[in-house]
Amino acid sequence: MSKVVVFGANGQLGTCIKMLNGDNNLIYFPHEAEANILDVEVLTKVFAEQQPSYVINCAAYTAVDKAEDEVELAERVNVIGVKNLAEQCGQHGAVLIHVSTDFVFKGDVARPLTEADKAEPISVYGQTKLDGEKAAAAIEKHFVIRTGWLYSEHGNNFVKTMLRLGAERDEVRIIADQVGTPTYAIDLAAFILEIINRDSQAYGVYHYSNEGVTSWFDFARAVFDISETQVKAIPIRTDQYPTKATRPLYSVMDKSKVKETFSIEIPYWRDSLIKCITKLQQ
Ligand SMILES: NC(=O)C1=CN([C@@H]2O[C@H](COP(=O)(O)OP(=O)(O)OC[C@H]3O[C@@H](n4cnc5c(N)ncnc54)[C@H](OP(=O)(O)O)[C@@H]3O)[C@@H](O)[C@H]2O)C=CC1
Ligand SMILES: Cc1cn([C@H]2C[C@H](O)[C@@H](COP(=O)(O)OP(=O)(O)O[C@H]3O[C@@H](C)C(=O)[C@@H](O)[C@H]3O)O2)c(=O)[nH]c1=O
Repeated sequence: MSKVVVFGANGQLGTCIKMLNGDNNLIYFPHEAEANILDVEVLTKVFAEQQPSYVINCAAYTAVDKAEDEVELAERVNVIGVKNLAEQCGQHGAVLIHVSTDFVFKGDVARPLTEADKAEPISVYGQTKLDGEKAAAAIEKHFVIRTGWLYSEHGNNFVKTMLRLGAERDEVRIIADQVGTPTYAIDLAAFILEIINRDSQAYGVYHYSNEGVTSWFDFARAVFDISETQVKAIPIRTDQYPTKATRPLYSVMDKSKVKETFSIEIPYWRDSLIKCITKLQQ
């Protein structure tokens, strides 16, 4: 396997890559002092020392609501940070695998969205992620992988929040009119490593989530059912759960391109959710 450097290695997706990697020393996870994608001097040193063939960028500003107030910080991490990595990759001939989001879409079209559909973000987070995609695409050797509703046994995510709230409360109110597809971060991590294993040169933008369609409410119900959590789940409308950022009502992604290009099968979201909850309960 080629030499790989992973940025954002301590976040949810980065940790999943670490877990799958085991003790393969071809993947380098920069330690704290080397990890800031805004520090060009440090990046220059890491690239010079590691000479990576691939860089996976899992680093991001992901606090969707907070981003509405911390616009500058979100822009720096999600745009300037990606630009810094793309420039280094360009200079070293490395491939940049960058992760983006279904939140680049407006969410007003109720059919699965393809890579050719217009991205029109409705939140600061979504806009910064779209601008970050453009920064990654400034170099030829790039993969931009849009994913959505990431969860796993690592880091913070909706599944872990629901397990916590389900244990603490008698009832949980969850939005039922926002529709998308959850993605088990372990499945995404495995796909990213597969791109590298194959040394694919089919650069470009790809949609990758798990298979199927659900709402946050149905997702939460599945979490409660699978984990046998005794809590009342109450479906509510978006306007009954005010948040600082506006989220897309429909952000299901069409995955034909990724499935055809890489001849892969993608797990159904509920099957992966069972795997995750089983691990969490071990
Ligand atoms: N989580 C989700 O539901 C979804 C995520 N995505 C995308 O997937 C990718 C991975 O997300 P996920 O793992 O869940 O996110 P996390 O928030 O778990 O991880 C992001 C990591 O980036 C780090 N980071 C922040 N700023 C910098 C910086 N300047 N330099 C280096 N590292 C930095 C964070 O560190 P610290 O915590 O110390 O700030 C954190 O460890 C992101 O690109 C995200 O936009 C897409 C769709 C859904
Ligand atoms: C905690 C909670 C959330 N919700 C709603 C709010 C929101 O619409 C939805 C999900 O809330 P969260 O804050 O957990 O997730 P959120 O941060 O909105 O998730 C998004 O994160 C970014 C990083 C992405 O890229 C997206 O793909 C998506 O995964 O569930 C409820 O209805 N009830 C609740 O008790």
